[in-house]
Amino acid sequence: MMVAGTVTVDTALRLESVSKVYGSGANAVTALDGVTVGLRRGAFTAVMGPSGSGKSTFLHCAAGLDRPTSGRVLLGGTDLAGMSENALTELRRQRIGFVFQAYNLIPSLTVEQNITLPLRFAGVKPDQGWLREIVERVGIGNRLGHRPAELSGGQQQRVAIARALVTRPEVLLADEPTGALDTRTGRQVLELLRGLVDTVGQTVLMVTHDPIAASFAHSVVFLADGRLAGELHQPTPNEIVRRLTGLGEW
Ligand SMILES: Nc1ncnc2c1ncn2[C@@H]1O[C@H](COP(=O)(O)OP(=O)(O)OP(=O)(O)O)[C@@H](O)[C@H]1O
Repeated sequence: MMVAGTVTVDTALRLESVSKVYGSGANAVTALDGVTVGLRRGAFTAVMGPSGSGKSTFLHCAAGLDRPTSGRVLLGGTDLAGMSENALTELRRQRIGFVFQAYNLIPSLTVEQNITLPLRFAGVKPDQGWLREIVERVGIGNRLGHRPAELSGGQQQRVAIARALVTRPEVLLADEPTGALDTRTGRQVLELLRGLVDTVGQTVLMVTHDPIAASFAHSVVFLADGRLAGELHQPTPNEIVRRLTGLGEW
């Protein structure tokens, strides 16, 4: 029997009572304070909150880049606590995809080489069928031989998304993925992310300051002072702005 609140096959990633304290004594800063959030498999979740509310810390703990002071993080059935640094690096490489505001592509490599780099690190041969599918899906199939500098910002972010997908990660973590893009290009990238969720069932977690970006998600989780401060489902930009206003952000 399934008990409410336990990890089920439908939960891709779960943070349980996660707290993170940086520093100690008089310098201690509580960045996260008992946060419990579960990401449903195949859902698009946004994390928002005022500056300093703990969004980056949340993402870093979720990704195993940072270790909680207390509480635990579960990726699928795997508890990240107690894993060695090497094991965490391996887990990130194989099971999590990352997209950042800065595209972080390697300038000397072609688009195709950039996309397949995570596989090369893992010593795995690219699955040509999957590679073709993702480059077509992100719309850069005709630019595979180009270098990043020959692409627009939006195209570079598409390459970064393809690179993040190449290992078929259980969760795609995006940190302000449209922060460096103009409104129109940013919207196209968000439509792409939402499309990946709706068509291939990719689980996506995105941190953003932008209510319009967050409105592409199925749900928005709000943080304030390191604590969970509410959640909106099928959010509209106006509802998100109203909620953020209540948190003192706008
Ligand atoms: N390495 C660190 N050492 C000390 N304090 C830290 C560290 N990282 C974050 N903090 C503090 O933890 C709190 C939460 O920071 P965090 O970066 O997670 O917030 P955020 O919501 O992502 O902010 P922003 O929107 O401004 O990027 C802040 O008070 C911050 O100063």
